[in-house]
Amino acid sequence: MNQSKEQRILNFVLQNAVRGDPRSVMDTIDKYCSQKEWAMNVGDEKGLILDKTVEELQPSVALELGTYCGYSAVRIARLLKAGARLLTVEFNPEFAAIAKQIIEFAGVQDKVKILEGPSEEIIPQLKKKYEVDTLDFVFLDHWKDRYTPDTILIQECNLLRKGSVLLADNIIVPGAPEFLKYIRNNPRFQCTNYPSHLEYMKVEDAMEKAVFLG
Ligand SMILES: Nc1ncnc2c1ncn2[C@@H]1O[C@H](/C=C/CNC(=O)c2cc([N+](=O)[O-])cc(O)c2O)[C@@H](O)[C@H]1O
Ligand SMILES: [Mg+2]
Repeated sequence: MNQSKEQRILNFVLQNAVRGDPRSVMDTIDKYCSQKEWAMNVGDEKGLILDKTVEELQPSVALELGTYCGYSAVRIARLLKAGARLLTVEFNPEFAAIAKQIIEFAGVQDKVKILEGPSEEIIPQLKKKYEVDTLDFVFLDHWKDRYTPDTILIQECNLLRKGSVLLADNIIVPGAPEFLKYIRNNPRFQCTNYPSHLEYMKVEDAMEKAVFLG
């Protein structure tokens, strides 16, 4: 049975990155996906916007929707202070297994918990099953038509507090028009747009930051 692209990305990391070094894992994935096979990692340009948001916020509890291969989980976790944690949600078992190995290779596994399953099922379990009080940071990077329902669900589950930050990838490509309309017209969020480029391509993309006002 021939390998999947995600398996090839994992193998390239295992053979070329430095174990325990998150930066080398990120650079190795970016190298593979810009030179060999494109893949939907947030990448190094939009990754900088993600870095700055996380560094500024210093979240204690972060949630990521759409782990994929774990690139952004490594990116976020490497910046978390001692005791802080990232919960990352992925419903594709093959991707979750690959992400687990990439996260472990990078040496950030103590800060990351992969929650396998659909976000719509996991989000309502965060308080009781995963001992979350409120979320300081949410990175949305899963199917784009899930951004709005999951943002509404997160609010319904009382998971946000004054100052919680949402950061959404792919505002232009593939685009999340319905989410943009929802979040920008919602008086409980203060939105900021960050123009950038699609990972590994000379194509315009953007990220949207939304601060919950309580
Ligand atoms: N409800 C849910 N619960 C749990 N896991 C879920 C989920 N919905 C999707 N996922 C997972 O999240 C990832 C999907 C990402 C979609 N991104 C994309 O489609 C995407 C596409 C392009 N692009 O085409 O240029 C560029 C990008 O940066 C992108 O993020 C996959 O790993 C998928 O299994
Ligand atoms: Mg994305």
